Amino acid sequence: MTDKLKDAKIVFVVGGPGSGKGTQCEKIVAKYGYTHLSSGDLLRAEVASGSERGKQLQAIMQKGELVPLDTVLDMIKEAMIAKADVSKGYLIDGYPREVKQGEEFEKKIGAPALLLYVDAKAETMVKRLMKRGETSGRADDNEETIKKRLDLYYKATEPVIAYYEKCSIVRKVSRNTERNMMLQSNMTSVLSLTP
Ligand SMILES: Nc1nc2c(ncn2[C@@H]2O[C@H](COP(=O)(O)OP(=O)(O)OP(=O)(O)O)[C@@H](O)[C@H]2O)c(=O)[nH]1
Ligand SMILES: Nc1ccn([C@@H]2O[C@H](COP(=O)(O)OP(=O)(O)O)[C@@H](O)[C@H]2O)c(=O)n1
Ligand SMILES: [Mg+2]
Repeated sequence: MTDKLKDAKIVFVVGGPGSGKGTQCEKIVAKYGYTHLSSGDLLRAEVASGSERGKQLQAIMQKGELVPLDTVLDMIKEAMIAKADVSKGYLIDGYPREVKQGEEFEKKIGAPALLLYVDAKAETMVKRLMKRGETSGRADDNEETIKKRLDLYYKATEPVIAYYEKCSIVRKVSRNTERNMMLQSNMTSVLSLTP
C-alpha cells in the first residue's frame, strides 16, 4: 500500500471494448471532478513514446491480448500518485481485465469503493468500434482484433463483475439505448455513496 493513496476513493470502470467506458468517464469528470485514468490510454502513450517497452506493448495490443499485469499496474499507480494531491477520486477505466488484476490492485494500491459496469450488447460494441476505427487510428479497431477483444472480455473480464458483485459494489449503466437517464440516476447514487 502506498501512503499517498491510502484514502483514495477508487472506482473501477469495467465494460466490453467499445461499450462506452471512456465516454461515460468524460461525463463523470465534467460533473464530479474525478481523475480519469484509462489503462488503455496509458499503454497507448507508452507505445507513442517509441520506447523499447512501447514496442513490445504494441505487438500485444495489436493482437487484442492482455499486456503483463505488472506493467499496466505500475503505470496506473504512477499516474495516481502524480494526481494524489488534487484528486477527489479516481476512475480507473479498463482495469481490471481479469480477477487477478483486481486482486493485485487491492494489494498494491487499495480496494475499490465501486465498480461501474458499462453494459452494451456485443452487436452494439462491434458497430461502434468499426465506426470509431474509420478515424481513431487505433491499430486494434479492426474486425479481427475487435473479435479477439470481445472474446477475451467475455472469458476473462466478465468474471471480474461477478467477483465484485459479492461485495455489492457493482453499479450497472446500460448503454444499449441512446437514453442518458440511466447514467444520471445511477451516477448520483454511485458517487455519493461513501466507501
Ligand atoms: N451511439 C452511441 N455511441 C457511443 C455511446 N457511447 C460511446 N459511443 C461511441 O462508441 C465508441 C466507443 O466509445 P468509447 O467511449 O471510446 O468506448 P470504450 O469502452 O472506452 O472503448 P475502448 O477504448 O475500446 O475500451 C466511440 O466512437 C463513441 O463515440 C453512446 O452512448 N451512444
Ligand atoms: N488493463 C489493461 C488495459 C488494456 N490492455 C490492452 O490495451 C488494449 C486496449 O485497451 P482499451 O481499454 O483502450 O480498449 P478496449 O479493449 O476495452 O476496447 C487491450 O486490448 C489490451 O491489449 C491491457 O492489456 N490491460
Ligand atoms: Mg476507452
